[in-house]
Amino acid sequence: MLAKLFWESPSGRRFPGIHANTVIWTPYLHSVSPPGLRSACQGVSARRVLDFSDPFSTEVKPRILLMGLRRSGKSSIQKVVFHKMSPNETLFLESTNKICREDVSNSSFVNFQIWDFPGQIDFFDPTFDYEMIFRGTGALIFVIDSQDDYMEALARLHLTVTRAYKVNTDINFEVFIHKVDGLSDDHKIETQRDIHQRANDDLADAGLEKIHLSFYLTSIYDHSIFEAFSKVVQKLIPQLPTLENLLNIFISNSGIEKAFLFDVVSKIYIATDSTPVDMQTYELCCDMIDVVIDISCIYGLKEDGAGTPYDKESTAIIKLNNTTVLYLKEVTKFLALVCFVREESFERKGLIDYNFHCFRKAIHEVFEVRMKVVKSRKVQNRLQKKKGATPNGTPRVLL
Ligand SMILES: Nc1nc2c(ncn2[C@@H]2O[C@H](COP(=O)(O)OP(=O)(O)OP(=O)(O)O)[C@@H](O)[C@H]2O)c(=O)[nH]1
Repeated sequence: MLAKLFWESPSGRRFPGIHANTVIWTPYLHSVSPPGLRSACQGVSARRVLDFSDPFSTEVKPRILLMGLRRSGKSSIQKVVFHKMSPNETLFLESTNKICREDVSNSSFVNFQIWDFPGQIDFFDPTFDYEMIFRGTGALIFVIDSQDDYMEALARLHLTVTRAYKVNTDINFEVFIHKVDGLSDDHKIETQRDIHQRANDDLADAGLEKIHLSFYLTSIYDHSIFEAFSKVVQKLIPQLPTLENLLNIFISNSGIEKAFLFDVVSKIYIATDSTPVDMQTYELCCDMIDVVIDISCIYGLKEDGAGTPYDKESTAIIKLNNTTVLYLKEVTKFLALVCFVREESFERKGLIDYNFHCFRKAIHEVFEVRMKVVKSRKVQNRLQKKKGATPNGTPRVLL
């Protein structure tokens, strides 16, 4: 069926050239039912209705650590990105007093563990086995509150990074200069420059210039936190070059301007083509996913609430008034492709759909390779366990 709707950005933001009355066509919505609408609206966030099970949940998951001083915003980041908590609700979060471990796999394609550390953690406490923690870590995110005096945070960053590096040289060190919503544009740049300079000077003084720190300006009040998390996760995906290559081939043969491969639940993009990413484009894609899932939850589920809001037939076309078309299509049960196409190129939709079909097939082949790797790794681990050895090495996110 063809549902015609007036669109308003869920985040309430306005984009140049795009108005709130943009028309969306979502041709493959399932049955429209008022009872479905009622059940989806009864206090349950539509997105939480999503239920994806992960066939690979038993495999070793790479660890992403969230560290930083108290009240820097660690738990808020985790709640906003992975639990769809609204940023304002984070005001009521209580301070974390023990390490909180969470598997991000049963509700999302992106498959890893997040460890949220209490701000007051003491590396010198003998009961804190930091070697065990850092050994299996893929990425360490250090959160710095940019609205506060960050000298103490920088000292803690230095201590954390040097300790972690001694144990595991493969860790990716990611610094989130957080809460930048409270800073002016000039102040943001100046703060980033200052933190970058001081953190690297401290490492150089300790003779550790080889440690690479990546810096991101983040806030839970806009999409910057999702974008930063996307980049952190992408570094842990070994198949990233293959995915980028496939996206490049797909867009260049289909007249598409830009394409993202999104994890639908977390709205982390796991790959994009090699053209530069512009924040507004990314925000529009996130909003499109929200719109599609929300509408599908309200109108797409059966009367008894059965069914899933995102499946093989999920697809949406949003025509903007700046001659651009947003096109979303299901790739796997966790992933969606979101493309930006010029209106004149979209006239050749048949060609785009055919190329998409080939692209989707290639992505599924990448998954098959993954499944084989997971299976052989399981056999290897079982053999190693029988011999009494433990598997080692830094695990990576597997596709
Ligand atoms: N302005 C602004 N406030 C934020 C942001 N992120 C988090 N906060 C606020 O910062 C405060 C502390 O956030 P938490 O997530 O509890 O901080 P934490 O680092 O987990 O704190 P501990 O558990 O004590 O280590 C809360 O009031 C949040 O609402 C942000 O991006 N911008």
